Amino acid sequence: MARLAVNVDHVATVRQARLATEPDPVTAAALAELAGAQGIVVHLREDRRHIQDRDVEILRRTVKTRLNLEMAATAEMIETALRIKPDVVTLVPEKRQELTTEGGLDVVLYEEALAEAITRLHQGGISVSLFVNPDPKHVKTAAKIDADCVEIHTGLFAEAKTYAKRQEEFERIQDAAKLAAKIGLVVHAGHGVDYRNILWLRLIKEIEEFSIGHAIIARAVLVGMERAVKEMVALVQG
Ligand SMILES: CC(=O)[C@@H](O)[C@H](O)COP(=O)(O)O
Ligand SMILES: NCC(=O)COP(=O)(O)O
Repeated sequence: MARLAVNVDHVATVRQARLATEPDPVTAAALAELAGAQGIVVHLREDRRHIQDRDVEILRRTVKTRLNLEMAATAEMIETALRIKPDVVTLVPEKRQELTTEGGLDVVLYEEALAEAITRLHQGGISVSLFVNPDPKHVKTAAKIDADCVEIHTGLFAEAKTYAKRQEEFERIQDAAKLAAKIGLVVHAGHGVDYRNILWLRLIKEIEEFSIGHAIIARAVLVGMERAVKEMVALVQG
């Protein structure tokens, strides 16, 4: 049965809107775990627009499940990860101007730099996942450079405006997940996953973990964290 990892970035987005101390993503993470989340995800962006270094440091001490730190593969971020030691680092592409992550890593173009980042993180005892588009070339290269896991980017599927496009993107994700599992990678999936489209994605048995943030936090604002997480756990687990 797949696991649900809850991304609490957007609790920090509300806090940073006023540069205040509340709401606290650490409290949100604890509530998510109490409601059944099996992992907590945060994206420490270079511009620190939501999650701050202090949040990750405290989460490292309080998260009882698994802490997955999403970050760019820069020297600064690698030093931060080696100091904080999350259970998993997910390397993601990052652009200052973007509203959210716009695609997967170009694992083929940046093969050498990513291989070096993976080696350094492994030396620090940290497992490494690469956030990739559902593209066989990128999945195979991830395995070649010794990534432990790929997180398949589900954004195009989530944004599909027609049934045909959604079906096409679903099949790309399914094929990529099967290939990744076959060549020994752990398979995660995420981006834009919500309470409706999870009904499709949960059919892909190779996906071991769903990383879901915006949809859960948006619902939690209205119905509370416990209910929002419990409902998603029930959907993920079918
Ligand atoms: C990697 C990914 O798909 C998302 O987790 C994204 O990186 C989250 O970052 P934001 O919360 O800033 O959109
Ligand atoms: N890696 C995906 C993630 O953490 C959450 O993405 P989203 O659900 O906020 O789009």
